[in-house]
Amino acid sequence: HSAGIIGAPFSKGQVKGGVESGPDHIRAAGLVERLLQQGCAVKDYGNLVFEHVSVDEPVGRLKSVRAVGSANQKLSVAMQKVKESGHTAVMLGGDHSLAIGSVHGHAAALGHLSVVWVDAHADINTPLTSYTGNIHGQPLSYLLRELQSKIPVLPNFSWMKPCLSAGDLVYIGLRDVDPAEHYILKMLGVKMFPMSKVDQLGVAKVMEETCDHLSARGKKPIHLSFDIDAIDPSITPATGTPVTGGLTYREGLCITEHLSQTGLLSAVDLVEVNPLRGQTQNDIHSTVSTAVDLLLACFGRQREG
Ligand SMILES: N[C@](CCCC[B-](O)(O)O)(CCN1CCC(O)CC1)C(=O)O
Ligand SMILES: [Mn+2]
Ligand SMILES: [Mn+2]
Repeated sequence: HSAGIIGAPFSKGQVKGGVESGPDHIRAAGLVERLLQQGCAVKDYGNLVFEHVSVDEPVGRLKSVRAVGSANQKLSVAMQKVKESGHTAVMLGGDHSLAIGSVHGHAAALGHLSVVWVDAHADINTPLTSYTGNIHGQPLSYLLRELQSKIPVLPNFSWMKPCLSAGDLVYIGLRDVDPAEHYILKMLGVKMFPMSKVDQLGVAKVMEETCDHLSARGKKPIHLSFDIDAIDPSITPATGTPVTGGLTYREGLCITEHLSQTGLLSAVDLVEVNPLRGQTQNDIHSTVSTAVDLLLACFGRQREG
């Protein structure tokens, strides 16, 4: 294993301050040292510097479009470099709008890929269906080829092109999906394992069916986009949009251990850790250490030793 770590201290895909300090909290919890201890090579590329965008008037309801566009352009270039250097990429967020640049850069380097999106939310609102205008609820609509007719021309987004097909996307952990998102998911026939399915099948079967679905599409490199709010807020409360009824700590490890064992894991996003949303130090510690443990499992750490 070799990990190439990119910190993306970015928060403009949503409106709650604090998520930009996610990368530094995850590093301070010992991510690099723990990866090295388990025999993983590590290259830490540090944090990207996102210049302030002074004039960024809303476009329709969309907030901070220009900032989100330029941040993701920079991230896409960085991701591509990390992949071309042969590492498994680790993108530390920052909010989930960063998946636009992360997936785009990954696809630019490798051509085709599959995406496993672990999240309480579908993050597939289009600019026109979004209630909030927060772009962290929309990244997949910019990435999916099938939705391009729904995306208007946006400032600072001309650098990107859609790079993912709906059949190469699998969701795990959904439990707060907006009506328009649900319609889109059904229309596109996206493979999904909402929490109801996780309860019904159990996480081992969910992972078996996820991998069967992906293998049937030709074993493409896997991009795991892990939103920490997929885990139950009793474990990971320090996040911007907590939703009760989430994955247990153990289910989170089952997911990441299983994907690691496929040997196809090529990039991991770990996003939406927001220390300011924790009520106590313990809230923050529980959230950040769970994020670290999930990442260690992505790089081969096994609970049996
Ligand atoms: N779907 C939401 C949440 C996005 C969460 C992004 B993340 O990266 O954390 O997955 C809106 C959620 N919805 C808004 C109306 C409320 O009544 C219920 C929640 C949106 O803002 O689009
Ligand atoms: Mn979420
Ligand atoms: Mn998300």
